[in-house]
Amino acid sequence: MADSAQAQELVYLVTGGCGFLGEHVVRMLLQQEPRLRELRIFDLHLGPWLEELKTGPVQVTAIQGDVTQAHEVAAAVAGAHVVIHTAGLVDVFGRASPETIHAVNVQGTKNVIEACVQTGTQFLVYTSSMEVVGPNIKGHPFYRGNEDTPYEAAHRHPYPRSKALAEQLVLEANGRKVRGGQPLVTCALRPTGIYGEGHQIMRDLYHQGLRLGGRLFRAIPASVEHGRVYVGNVAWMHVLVARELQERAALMGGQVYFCYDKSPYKSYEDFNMEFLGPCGLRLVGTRPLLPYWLLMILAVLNALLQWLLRPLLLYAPLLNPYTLAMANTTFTVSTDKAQRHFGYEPLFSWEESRTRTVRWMQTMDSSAQ
Ligand SMILES: NC(=O)C1=CN([C@@H]2O[C@H](COP(=O)(O)OP(=O)(O)OC[C@H]3O[C@@H](n4cnc5c(N)ncnc54)[C@H](O)[C@@H]3O)[C@@H](O)[C@H]2O)C=CC1
Ligand SMILES: C[C@@H](CO)CCC[C@@H](C)[C@H]1CC[C@H]2[C@@H]3[C@H](O)CC4=CC(=O)CC[C@]4(C)[C@H]3CC[C@]12C
Repeated sequence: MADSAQAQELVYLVTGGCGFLGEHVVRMLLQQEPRLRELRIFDLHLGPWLEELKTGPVQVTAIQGDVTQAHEVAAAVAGAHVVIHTAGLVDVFGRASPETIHAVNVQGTKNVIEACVQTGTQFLVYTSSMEVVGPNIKGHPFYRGNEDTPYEAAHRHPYPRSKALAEQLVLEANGRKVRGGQPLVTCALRPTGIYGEGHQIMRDLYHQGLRLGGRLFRAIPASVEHGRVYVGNVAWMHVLVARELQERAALMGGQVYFCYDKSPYKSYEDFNMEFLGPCGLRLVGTRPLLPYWLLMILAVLNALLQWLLRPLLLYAPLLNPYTLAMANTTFTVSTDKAQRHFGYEPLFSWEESRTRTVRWMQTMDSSAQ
């Protein structure tokens, strides 16, 4: 909890503070930001776990609201020193319409920027995504790339398109004068695929494995590498950026940083087995059991079924042409920009990240029985 020796003067707002990443950011701020006076948590759906935070030394204010509603955002932002904008619609499965994804991710971000300008909030940290860069649907590998690596980013899918537009808005807003005359200082963090306690896809894969008799079947070649990042380290980087942005505005303002740690590069499926394995699941096959062309046909059939069934029910399986292309394209990041600019080092080692994630999965396992 906050060190009472330092003056508690700052007000932070975390949008999307009840999501997978947002909850970790909220908890990390309470542990690692001794200057916090008030922590505002803004989300469409507030979690019951917020109640336990309200008994600590920092004033925790839960605000149920919608980022697409400019007046709700402005009311939440007014008086905050720093905004960490993690709220977003993460959907690559066709659950939401492209219009809704745009409204939440792009218009929502516009509303956050305008609220900072109107109310005089000077520091804005935006959770972007590696998807702003790629993988692209042409399957070009991004191998150990950094923030300056050239890559053909062609966004056809609504989610990466929306994240790219929102990131651009945030970066362009750097330097705008906010109420009171100070310049707005913004910065965007691009996590790769996040894992850790609370990861919904990991939960779904675990249950899918149980239904299949403790097995999952390899669909992606082991040679296709993904860089993944532990949620605790993503949260830590947000907290550090928010702090250092106030000290190093000239260097960090308007910059993007990949969110990385020392998690090993592996295929999406092999990486997941680091956690699903200790929970008793097994990945069958050293090579994909089905050829790629057959998987693509299944993915296209899933997309077709989704479209046909839409008037009756929501059919949104994991496999569709976009997720197949994602899973099947190498995308690994290797950079030290965050280390150079603001001294970032992962707070959790790979071993610790794995242990924490496995422990969470095992708790889920025993509570399901
Ligand atoms: N999960 C991942 O692997 C990655 C996520 N990101 C980004 O990180 C951020 C957080 O993602 P997750 O925690 O994974 O997603 P999540 O879905 O768990 O959390 C998003 C939160 O935003 C809230 N939200 C959604 N629409 C809202 C609205 N209209 N108004 C207010 N709140 C709203 C949701 O209720 C939820 O609590 C997103 O911006 C996402 O694009 C970036 C890279 C990777
Ligand atoms: C074909 C299946 C066989 O097992 C595997 C399907 C896996 C996919 C569901 C995932 C593969 C890559 C993931 C995405 C990637 O990690 C980058 C992301 C960044 C974000 O900002 C949001 C989440 C995601 C799009 C992530 C979503 C799930 C995958 C597509």
